Amino acid sequence: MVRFIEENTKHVDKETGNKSNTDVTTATKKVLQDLIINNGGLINSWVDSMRACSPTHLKSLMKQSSWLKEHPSALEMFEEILHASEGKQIVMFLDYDGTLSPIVDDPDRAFMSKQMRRTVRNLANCFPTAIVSGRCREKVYNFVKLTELYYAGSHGMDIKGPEQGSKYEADKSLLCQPATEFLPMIDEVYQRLMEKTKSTPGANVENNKFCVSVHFRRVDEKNWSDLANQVRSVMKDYPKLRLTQGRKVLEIRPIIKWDKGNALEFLLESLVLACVGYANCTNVFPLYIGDDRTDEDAFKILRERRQGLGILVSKSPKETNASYSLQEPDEVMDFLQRLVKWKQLRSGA
Ligand SMILES: O=P(O)(O)OC[C@H]1O[C@H](O[C@H]2O[C@H](CO)[C@@H](O)[C@H](O)[C@H]2O)[C@H](O)[C@@H](O)[C@@H]1O
Repeated sequence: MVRFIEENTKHVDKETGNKSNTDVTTATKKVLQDLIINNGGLINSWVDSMRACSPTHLKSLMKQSSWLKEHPSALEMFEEILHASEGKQIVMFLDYDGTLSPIVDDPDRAFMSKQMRRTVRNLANCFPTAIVSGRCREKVYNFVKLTELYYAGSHGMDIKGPEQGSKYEADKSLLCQPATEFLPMIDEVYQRLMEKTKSTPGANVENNKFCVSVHFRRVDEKNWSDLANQVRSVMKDYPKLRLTQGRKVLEIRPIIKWDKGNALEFLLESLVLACVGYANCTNVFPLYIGDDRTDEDAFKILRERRQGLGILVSKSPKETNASYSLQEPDEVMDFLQRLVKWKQLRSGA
């Protein structure tokens, strides 16, 4: 176990490229020793999971090339993807962080480029387009700033249709908030987590309205088990909340069965029901692009429904239910631009 972690942990943040001075090997051993001494089964598994990031890194287990055979580049397989969508209405689902904007240290500075915004605007002019994010809806809207999109914030627990300017408007009043009863609890947990984690340098607690994110990207690895303990000590008082993980972030959310997969299904049904010209659900071809563990819920739904397909944004092999891959947001932009061009050529625009 220690060797596996040593082999897979570098002094450079693999996602942002930022260097850290942490002696990761020593820190890793210390965390493991602490956990063995404390016999902290639960915390142990949390920290293991924090280290593995998201989705599970298989770098040393599977070669890049064989992974790429199973999840080929969506750019290289562009024609094949179009062929699969033939005769169907493409509907686009886009995650935000790590998909439309590069991963950065400070969550408040995860801006998308002007070029990406222009691309997404053009995309939404060609296909119904939704942003599905772990962030609260207002926050992700403030980054994207496009009124013509559907937005599903808080991991899909806060869904709203386009404000204006969409050719594909389902229903102006479209709103789905399946976790409203948890709002006071989430606020309380947010306050408690802020207080509890302030002794951990670099920890950052983000209120995402229907869920809370505890970021550990800027926390020295030797303090990860402390942070996990702090989160655990708050969460134990809230059996109606559960923990999931994203990229260097612990996500605290209601225990209800509602995730990005449910949001995807809800939006598909709404689009069909709202008579935007699709005869039935099978005429719709959803394309979902995301980079994170939480996006796996949506990829899984697409596989189960045998409808549309998922594209994982990742530079390294990861366990995934997506069919195709793209390496980074720049490749996502290329892919979206090709879709727009193809659509414009077809409709003679
Ligand atoms: O579903 P998403 O749109 O991908 O949101 C998931 C989380 O994204 C944000 O955190 C991630 O991006 C940050 C900025 O690049 C990065 O610093 C952090 O380490 C990543 O986990 C967001 O801040 C979270 O609230 C979202 O839950």
